Amino acid sequence: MPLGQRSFDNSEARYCGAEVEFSEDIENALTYNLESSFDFIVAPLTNQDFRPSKLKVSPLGSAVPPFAGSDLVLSPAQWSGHVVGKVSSWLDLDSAEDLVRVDSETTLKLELGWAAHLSLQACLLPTPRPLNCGNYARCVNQALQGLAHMQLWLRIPLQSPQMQEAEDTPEEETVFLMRDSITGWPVSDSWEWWNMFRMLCEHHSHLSVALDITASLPPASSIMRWIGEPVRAAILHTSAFLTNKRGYPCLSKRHQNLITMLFNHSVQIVLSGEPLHHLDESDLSPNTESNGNCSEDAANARHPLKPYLEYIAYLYRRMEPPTEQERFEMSYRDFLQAPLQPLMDNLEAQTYETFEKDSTKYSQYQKAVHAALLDRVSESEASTTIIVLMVVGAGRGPLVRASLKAAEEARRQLRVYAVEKNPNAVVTLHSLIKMEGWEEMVNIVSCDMRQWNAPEQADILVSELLGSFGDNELSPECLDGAQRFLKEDGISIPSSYTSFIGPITASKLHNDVKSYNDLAHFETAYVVKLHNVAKLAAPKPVFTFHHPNFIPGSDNRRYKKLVFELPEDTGSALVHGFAGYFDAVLYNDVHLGIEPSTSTPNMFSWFSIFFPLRNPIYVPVGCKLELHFWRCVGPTKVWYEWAVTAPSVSAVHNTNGRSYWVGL
Ligand SMILES: C[S@@+](CC[C@H](N)C(=O)[O-])C[C@H]1O[C@@H](n2cnc3c(N)ncnc32)[C@H](O)[C@@H]1O
Repeated sequence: MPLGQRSFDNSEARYCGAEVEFSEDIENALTYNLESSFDFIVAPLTNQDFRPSKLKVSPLGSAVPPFAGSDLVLSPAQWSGHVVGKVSSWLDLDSAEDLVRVDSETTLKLELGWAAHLSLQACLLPTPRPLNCGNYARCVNQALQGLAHMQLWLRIPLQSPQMQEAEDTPEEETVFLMRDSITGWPVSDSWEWWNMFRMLCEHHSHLSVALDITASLPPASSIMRWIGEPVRAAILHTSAFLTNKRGYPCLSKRHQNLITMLFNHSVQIVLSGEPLHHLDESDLSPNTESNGNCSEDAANARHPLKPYLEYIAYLYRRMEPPTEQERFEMSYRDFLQAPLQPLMDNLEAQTYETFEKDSTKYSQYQKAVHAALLDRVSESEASTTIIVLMVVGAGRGPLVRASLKAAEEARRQLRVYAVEKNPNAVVTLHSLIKMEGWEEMVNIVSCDMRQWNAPEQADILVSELLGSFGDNELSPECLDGAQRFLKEDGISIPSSYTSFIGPITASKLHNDVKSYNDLAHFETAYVVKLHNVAKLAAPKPVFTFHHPNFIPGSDNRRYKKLVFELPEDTGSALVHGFAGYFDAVLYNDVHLGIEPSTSTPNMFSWFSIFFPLRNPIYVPVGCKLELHFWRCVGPTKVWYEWAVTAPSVSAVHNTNGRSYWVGL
């Protein structure tokens, strides 16, 4: 039974599980937990005393004795829908003792084979030894090669035991940086354990993380790293809970925020541990609305973890519903899209329609045109002056409408030219002009702005040729071609735009790009609604273009070297690529953009852009990341190249625009 009904949440986060001990009677254990409103159990599949070496016969021979119960005790739907297998926690595949290691290897194979036989959706793997997991990862990697559907959740403490111990001591920072004697990596940072393991398993898409959460939490920015990792479950221990005034379990503000953040990123909660709050069974929970059915409540109260479950359900239900914009964006989250090529291709009606729904964008343009008109024509000249305004790249006309509205509001007169190279959009533009009765004011020009011979010079040039990275839809090249017909003191709206870029952890995006199995997809930029992504450092400005630009000899090629520093308390991180954004100055203080720190609220025309790295770059704690970015221009195309030179060196991506380019 889901934790609650929240409109538009169809994610896994709705389901809460319980970690249970091994039981010979799994059927009863499951029924008991399901009746107590848990959705699934995380259960060991074999008796924890089982050791292959204690068997009288060869464990790999034909006469393997039963090491688990029959698969018939549950239906296939029960196994796959309600049981996560828990691989024996005694396993130690990196033990120095051969007997333990070999027993562990054999048991791992048996248990994963059994779990696959049962068609379980996932198996929980025991925590690896800190930075000593070579053999364990090798064996898991072997298993991963043969898995069809089952996910493996590697159990990792959010806060390592070393860090927990250090919490109350003044030398905490020293512990944080305690280095492994061989790798030199911070051994007390449990993210490093995960990172080593997944690198050994080549980022396999069926390997994910289950985070153990106890009372002590690491710094916020260290937690944020996990958003970009494939975290499927969070195992919340009863020891993480505080006690409220009435004796019920509750969580600290930091824990509450963490759980809410996990819910928002589709992470399932699994409750674990002994109950530490001993409540009177007849008590009704303060966090749930009673339905008046006392006998049902009394029955539910019997599960020792029920008060904890109710608290989690309460946190889930009290979350804010998604905004309209969030609902619109939900289906695009972490989904790779090819950027538009509005210059080379003709956009479709559906694309224009999506643009046109974004009223925020047009109201920003309207404000900008309004301000420009007031600056250009004084009150005393308003009745005698006609301003020539050209919308270049008019599409189906929304910027024409915004400009006319601005003129009406400012009580200034306009003669408008709507220039559009897409003949299909021009058809609609004609019918709009006719329908609105704008024939006297608006001239339609079906032409590429770079080739048009304008009958007169413009006072104001209005355009929206911006991509997620600002210049990536070739606004600079188009406007350079159009400024021939702008008066020397004319105004361009936008007057400038700047691209921004920042490093991200994005394991899902990395795996999605990897699944194409070729180089070209690793050298291509994608438009993405970033969600399960950790933004590791504040984005930095990359390239700026100003319009009009009458400086002779200037060109649109660019090069920028950027150095990023991750906040010290983040710890180390893995960079899968870079998230790009833009900010545009439309006119004076009217801007529009998606750079996170200044983004225009309620605007959905642009998602971020993602530049992947062929091989993710490990950035050790305290190290800087150096990125090079080039904008290259050829006779028929524009493209970007990018490379990392610190802390390690990547190849230059997209040399000569061999994989990704924008046609001129
Ligand atoms: C991003 S759309 C914006 C359309 C419209 N202004 C809006 O806001 O809905 C850019 C438009 O510019 C047009 N365009 C791009 N390059 C052009 C060029 N060189 N000359 C004329 N139109 C161009 C495209 O066909 C497209 O309709």
